[in-house]
Amino acid sequence: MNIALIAHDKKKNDLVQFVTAYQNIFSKHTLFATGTTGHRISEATGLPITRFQSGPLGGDQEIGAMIAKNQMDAVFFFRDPLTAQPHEPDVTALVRLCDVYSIPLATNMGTAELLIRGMELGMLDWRNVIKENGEVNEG
Ligand SMILES: O=C(CO)COP(=O)(O)O
Repeated sequence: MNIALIAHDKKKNDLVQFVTAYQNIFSKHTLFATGTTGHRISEATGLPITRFQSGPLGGDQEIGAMIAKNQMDAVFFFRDPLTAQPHEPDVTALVRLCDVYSIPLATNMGTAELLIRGMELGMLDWRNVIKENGEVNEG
């Protein structure tokens, strides 16, 4: 499965700790991340991660493009609800695309726990069926 990892600055430590804790599961998947988040996680875990631009420079939109092309299976996006982001429209667009394509999106640690454990139990295997059938959302 293709997994996106994104965290706003004040949530980066949380995401690094989360991925470190579940490293054995994340290592079975193909990881993508926005620039700084990806750097922090690969530094801490050694996991291979394809890094896009930093979020404010377009990284959220690059991940959104993968979602629109049916190439992303799950998104872990630890958002900071207490700090205004200069690229708020990009953040909103990414969350919206997850909803358009029914891509599981964890925006906090509580949901992230459920999502990663569910993935390990095979609860996201329906994504393989959708990808094999080449299904696209007709809007
Ligand atoms: O801003 C972000 C997501 O909106 C994250 O970007 P960075 O990982 O480059 O800090």
